[in-house]
Parts: sequence; structure tokens; C-alpha cells
Amino acid sequence: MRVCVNLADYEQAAKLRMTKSAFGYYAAGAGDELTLRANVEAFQRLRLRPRMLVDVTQRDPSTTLLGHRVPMPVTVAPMGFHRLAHPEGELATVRAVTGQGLIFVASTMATSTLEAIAAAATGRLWFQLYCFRDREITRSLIRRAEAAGYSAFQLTVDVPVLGRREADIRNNFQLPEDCRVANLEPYGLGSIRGGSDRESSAQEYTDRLFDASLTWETVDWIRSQTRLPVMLKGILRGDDAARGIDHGATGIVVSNHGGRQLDSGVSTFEVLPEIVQAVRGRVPVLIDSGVRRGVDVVKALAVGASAVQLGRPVLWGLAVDGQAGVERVLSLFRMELDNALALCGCPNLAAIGPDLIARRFAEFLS
Ligand SMILES: Cc1cc2nc3c(=O)[nH]c(=O)nc-3n(C[C@H](O)[C@H](O)[C@H](O)COP(=O)(O)O)c2cc1C
Ligand SMILES: CC(C)CC(=O)C(=O)O
Repeated sequence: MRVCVNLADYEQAAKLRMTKSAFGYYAAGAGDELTLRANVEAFQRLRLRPRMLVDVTQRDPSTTLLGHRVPMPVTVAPMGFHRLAHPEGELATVRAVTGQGLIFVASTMATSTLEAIAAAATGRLWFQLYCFRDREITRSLIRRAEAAGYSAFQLTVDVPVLGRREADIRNNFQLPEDCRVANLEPYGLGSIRGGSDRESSAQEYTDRLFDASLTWETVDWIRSQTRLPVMLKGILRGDDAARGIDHGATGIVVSNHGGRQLDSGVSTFEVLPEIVQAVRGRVPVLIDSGVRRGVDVVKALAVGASAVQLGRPVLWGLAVDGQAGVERVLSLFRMELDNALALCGCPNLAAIGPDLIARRFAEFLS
């Protein structure tokens, strides 16, 4: 096998190892995948103005997120069904992520229970919450996550219904028999199979069970159920971010679900300035969707984000080599970040500021 030297190489290597249906589920965006592509392109378009003649022999990319010290401003985004990539699924991922001191965000749709993930972890965990029509299920998930030691929630607000992921429809995506929605098993909802043979079973499952009537009142209700911090994941507008803070959100995750929901929706990086401005430093702003290079972290922080969340590349590492594959993906990413910091003249994250951002030539002339 060719050596993987960046995260894109891991995607190619993972594709060779996975079934068409599983790879399609991980890789796909909604519709024409316009937003999926725009996410990566938005990061790529921004150019940086590196600062010279700064002593960068000592470099420290560490930071604090919700009161917890982390070695770099990167968390692993919540993603469902890790066992499609590797038999050890989320357990391998969480060992790799927390082993490097990073925060793992466990998905409601994990193929290991949140309790088993917590038992395998050696560090900080957050729990991603989907709100079910049956509020008792949602309440029970909150209780279980608290009891298992998770320290914050990310409430996902961008899935009132699932986006149309056409790869899944074409492949009639089903979870294999040995992959279960483990957290939902106690409520008799562990299987994602069946439905129409022209649809994705994930679509059928979410249509049946997820609460499409989610509103700001639901955010209040979730907050009333827990004393833990609740971040809102899936915010794409400054006014929604400000409103979220009014409703007690303790963090904003700028996300379009990796281009899997509204196709033609804005890329996350292009709306980051608007959201940073609306938040005014009151809570941390995280960004995901399209982060593929260490230098993207510098770009996000220069615009005012506190951290990024890494999505699909972690699954590619898992598919290629289980825990070791995830460790290697994270190490590569960290090396890229370290290199970018040094070359920008930033010995630490405090040195990253808006002055690093190059204005476009057209703006120069106007
Ligand atoms: C295979 C897959 C499964 C996902 N499952 C969830 C999920 O269960 N809950 C959630 O809030 N977001 C989910 N997401 C969205 C991610 O949390 C994140 O927003 C996205 O992957 C970031 O984009 P990127 O993959 O381009 O880095 C999923 C994404 C992928 C690719
Ligand atoms: C089954 C889905 C709801 C999981 C998810 O969030 C996704 O596939 O993007």
C-alpha cells in the first residue's frame, strides 16, 4: 500500500477497504454535493500573511475548551456507525482520540453504547444528542450520559429531517445485522434495516423517530433536563447563534453536517465571521465541515473560532487501521498544524490573529 502522507490519502485507502454502501454512507453529501465541495473550497480559498523573524523553536498548540486543557484546538465530531469502518468501532476511535488528550464527541447513533465508550475512554467525553419524538428516550439518554461521566452535550439542530443523500438511496443503505444503534437498543430501536427497497434505511429510521418539531422551546427543555453545558451543533447564521446564547447555549458549533443536510447551504467557513461577530466572545465557537489540513485550524482561529471538529478523516483512519489508523490521522493533522504555526510565525495560539488573513486583491483595489 502507498504510504498515506495526508488525510486525503486516508480517504483513498479507506475506499479500497470498505463496501460500496458503507463508503457511500460516510463520504456522501446531500443532493448534488455542492455544499460538501464548498466546505473544503472555502478553507482552501483563504490565503495567509505569514509573519517572519519570530522565534518559533518552542511551539505550543494547546488551549482550553470548556475549562479543559487540550493539546490542540481540535475535537472529533460526533459521527454514527463507526463499526461500518472497523469491528471495534467507536471503542477503537475513543481510545485513539482520548489517548492523545483530545475530546471525543460520542454520537447518539453510535454502534457501541455510550457506557461502553466511556469505559474505553482515557480522557474527556462530550455526548451528541438527537432529540426523539418520544421525549422519555431523550431524557433517558441525557441521564445515562450524565451517569457515565460525559461532561457536556452537543444538541444537533440541523436534522429536523435527514438530507437526501442519493448514494444511500441508490445503495439502499442498511446497517449490517452485526451493527446496531447500540444506545437505542434498550428502547427496542437498535436496528436500521428494512423500509422501502428504494430508500435509505437511515432515512426511514429518522423520519419515524426524530422530532421534526424541534424549536427554541425544545432547547429550553433540554437545558432544563441537565446541569451540564449544552452546545448547539448545526448553526449557520449569526442571529441563530445569538438566540442560542439567549437560550443558554454554552457553545456554538458552526456546522452544516459535512454537507449532508441542505445542499446549496452555505459553507461553514464563509459564515464563521458573521457568527463570531454575533457571539462576541461570550461562548466558544467551534467549526466543522471541510476541515482537512492543519493550516485550516490556523485559518479558523484567525477568524475567531476557538477550535475545529474533525469529521470524516477520522473514519478513514479507522477503516484503514483501527485505533492505530485514527492515531496516525490525528498525529498527521497535529504535525501539519505545528508546521503551519511555525511558518506563520506563531509560537502559540495566542499569536494567531486576524492580521494573518490576506485581503483579496479586489478588496485592495476598492
Ligand atoms: C458518517 C457520518 C456520520 C455522522 N453522524 C452524525 C451524528 O450522528 N450526529 C451529528 O450530530 N453529526 C453527525 N455527522 C456530522 C459530523 O458531526 C460533522 O458535522 C461532519 O462530519 C463534519 O464534516 P467533515 O466530515 O467534512 O469534517 C456525521 C457525519 C458523517 C460523515
Ligand atoms: C443516522 C443519521 C441520523 C446519522 C447522521 O447524523 C448522519 O448520517 O449524518
